[in-house]
Amino acid sequence: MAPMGIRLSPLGIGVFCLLGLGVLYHVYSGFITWRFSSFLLGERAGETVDLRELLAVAVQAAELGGVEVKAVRESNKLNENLKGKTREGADEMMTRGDLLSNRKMANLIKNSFPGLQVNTEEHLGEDDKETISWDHVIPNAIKEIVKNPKLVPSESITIWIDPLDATHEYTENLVNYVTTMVCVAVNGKPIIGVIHKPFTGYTAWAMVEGGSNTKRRASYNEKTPTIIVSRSHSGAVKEVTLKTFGNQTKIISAGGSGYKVLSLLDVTGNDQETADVYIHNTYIKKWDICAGSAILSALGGQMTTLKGEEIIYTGSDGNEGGLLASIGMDHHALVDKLS
Ligand SMILES: Nc1ncnc2c1ncn2[C@@H]1O[C@H](COP(=O)(O)O)[C@@H](OP(=O)(O)O)[C@H]1O
Ligand SMILES: [Mg+2]
Ligand SMILES: [Mg+2]
Ligand SMILES: [Mg+2]
Repeated sequence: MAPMGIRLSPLGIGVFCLLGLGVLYHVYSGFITWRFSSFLLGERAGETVDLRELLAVAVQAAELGGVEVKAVRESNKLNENLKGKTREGADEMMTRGDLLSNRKMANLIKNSFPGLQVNTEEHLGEDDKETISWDHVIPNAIKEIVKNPKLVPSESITIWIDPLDATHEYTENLVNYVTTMVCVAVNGKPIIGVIHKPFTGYTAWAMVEGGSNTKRRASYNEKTPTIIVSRSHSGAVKEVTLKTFGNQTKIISAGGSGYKVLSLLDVTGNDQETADVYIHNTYIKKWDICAGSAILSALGGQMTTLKGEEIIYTGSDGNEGGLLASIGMDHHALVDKLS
C-alpha cells in the first residue's frame, strides 16, 4: 500500500521508470557519446591541432631521421634483414638505418602530438620509446611562408612516416636516391608533405593552401615527356610507357618514390635528375607516396592511380592501382593516354 491511499500498479511503475530513463538519456547522451569517443580516440578527441606546428615537427623529424640514416651508412654496419617479399617476389630489405630513423621520427612526432594516428613503415615496439620531443619553436623559414596557424580536429589526422625510402639503393650505396618522408593527411587527403635528402641535406616541404619552400619548374615537356620509373620494382612499367608514349620516349630508371617526385620539381643543384611524369605500376605503400602527393598537390600537381582515381590516405597501408604523378600538365589527358 502506497502512502495516502494511492495504489501503484506494476505497469505504472514500469512506465514511470522508462520515462525517467528517457529523461536521463536525453540529458546525458551528449556526455556519454563524448566519453565513448574519447575512449576510442584517446586523449585528443574534440581537440584541435595546428597544422603549421605539425609541419615544423614533420620537418624536424625527417631531418633527425636523416641523421640516423647517414650515420648508419657511414658506419658501414647496415645489418641488412630480409623483411619479406613483395607481391612480385622481390626481396624487401630493412637495415639498421630504417629502424633507427623510424624510431627517431616516430618518437618525435608521437611525443610532440600524443594521440594522433601515426602509421610507420617499420614496427615501433614498447622498447623503442625515446624521450625526445619538440621545443615548440616554429622556424622562421616556415613562419615566413605559412603566415598563420591552421587548426584542424585531431581525429581528422593520419600521419604516414617512411623512415628511409630507397632502402634497396641504400644497401648498394646509391645514397643520392635516399630520402626520409613525413606526410600529414587530413580526412584522408595529403595536406603536408616533407621529403628530406640526408646525403645532400636538402629538404622539400609543402602544405596545401599553406605554402612551400619548393617550386614547380617553369615548363614541362607535354608532347614528348621524359618519364621516371622504378629501377628495382619496375614490373612492366617500361613496356607500358613505351607503348603509351612511343618508342623514342626517354625513360629514367631511379630509386625511391621521394626522389622521383623531386625530379618533377625545381630542385636543381641538389643532385637531382629531372623528369616530366612519374609512373609506377606495381603495388606500393602509402608511406612511400603520401608526402610526394601532398607536395605535388600544394604546387598544383596531381598524384593518382594509373586510372586517375584519388588515393585515400586512411585505413589500409597499400595502394593497388599503380601511380601517375604529374605537375604543370594535363593530368586527365595522361590518364586517357595510359588507358
Ligand atoms: N611492389 C612493391 N611492393 C612493395 N613496396 C614497393 C613496391 N614497389 C615499390 N615499393 C616501395 O616503394 C618505394 C619506392 O620504390 P622504387 O624505388 O622501386 O620506386 C620503396 O620504398 P622503401 O625503400 O621505403 O621500402 C619500395 O620498397
Ligand atoms: Mg619508401
Ligand atoms: Mg622505407
Ligand atoms: Mg621498405
